[in-house]
Amino acid sequence: MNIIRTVRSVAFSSIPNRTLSTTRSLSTPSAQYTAFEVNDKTGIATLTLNRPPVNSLNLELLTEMRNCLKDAETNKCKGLIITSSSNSVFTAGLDLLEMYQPQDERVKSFWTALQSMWMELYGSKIPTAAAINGHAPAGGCLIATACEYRVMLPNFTIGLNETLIGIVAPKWFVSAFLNVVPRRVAEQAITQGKLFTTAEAHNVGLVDDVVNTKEEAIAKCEQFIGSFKNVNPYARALTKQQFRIKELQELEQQREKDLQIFLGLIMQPSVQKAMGIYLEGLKKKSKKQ
Ligand SMILES: CC/C=C\CCC/C=C/C(=O)SCCNC(=O)CCNC(=O)[C@H](O)C(C)(C)COP(=O)(O)OP(=O)(O)OC[C@H]1O[C@@H](n2cnc3c(N)ncnc32)[C@H](O)[C@@H]1OP(=O)(O)O
Repeated sequence: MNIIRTVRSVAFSSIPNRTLSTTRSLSTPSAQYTAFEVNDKTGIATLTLNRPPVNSLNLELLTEMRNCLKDAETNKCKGLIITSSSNSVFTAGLDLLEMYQPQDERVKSFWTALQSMWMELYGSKIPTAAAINGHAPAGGCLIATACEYRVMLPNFTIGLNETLIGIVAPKWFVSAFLNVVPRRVAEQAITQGKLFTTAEAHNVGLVDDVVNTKEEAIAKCEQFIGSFKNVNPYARALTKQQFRIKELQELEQQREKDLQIFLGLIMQPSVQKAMGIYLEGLKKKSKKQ
């Protein structure tokens, strides 16, 4: 049996996370919405998103994800797996409440944290894999496509559905999608706001594998990460960088402009109205269930 060394773990038990911490320095802020574990036997880290009910990505969750990524790299983990504690949602994407009637400073920090998290995940030196054990719309798809490998459980959905909410998927969301899906398929899907079923996603290459259980998904991710066992990590990281540097540089150089475009778009009254209607629909549906 594998021994799990918990570097930082929260919310799954009543044990305060600090007492479980073995390597994290005390100055590091404690986690509320993530669990981070490193398997001592394999050296592979698992980051579990745990912000019920749907792991919507708010500023705090994004910040915790960044801390976990940093932990995985500084602890020289063999790779990182991202998954969810929910049985039905990987992540519902960006927390719409961060963008609906937002406060000025908060929404800026939110978007800046998203940019940073994405750049750090997309450009991570270590192998990254997503065990997609639930729905992964919009920002959920962004996280999945930032990873190098994706495995998904059946009968869920994934894709960039922003246009259906009346918003636009930023260029960097699209670039990462284009890495895995043919251009023609991507253009049609993203303009339509299409959410692919697991089977459809597999068919177009948006996910690499489909398995029936979360355990199998984690095992597949471990297998993917293990496939680099005989590869020099430095050579691997530089080679990965060659594939990803363009998108990373583009966003790095345009961060402020990207922020202003985001703010300009979401602050439009028509966009706020559409978001309000969409949120209302989600809440009505949730009450009916
Ligand atoms: C230039 C650039 C400008 C802008 C770029 C912005 C890019 C945006 C990216 C995004 O990620 S936007 C978010 C997109 N996400 C979605 O459209 C998903 C919406 N959610 C769902 O479809 C479903 O919730 C689900 C993920 C399929 C899960 O369904 P389930 O039945 O399990 O849950 P339920 O729908 O009942 O929801 C429970 C609860 O959670 C609230 N909720 C859901 N999603 C979000 C969200 N993304 N943000 C905030 N809140 C969300 C939902 O309203 C319910 O709340 P309630 O319990 O209070 O009623």
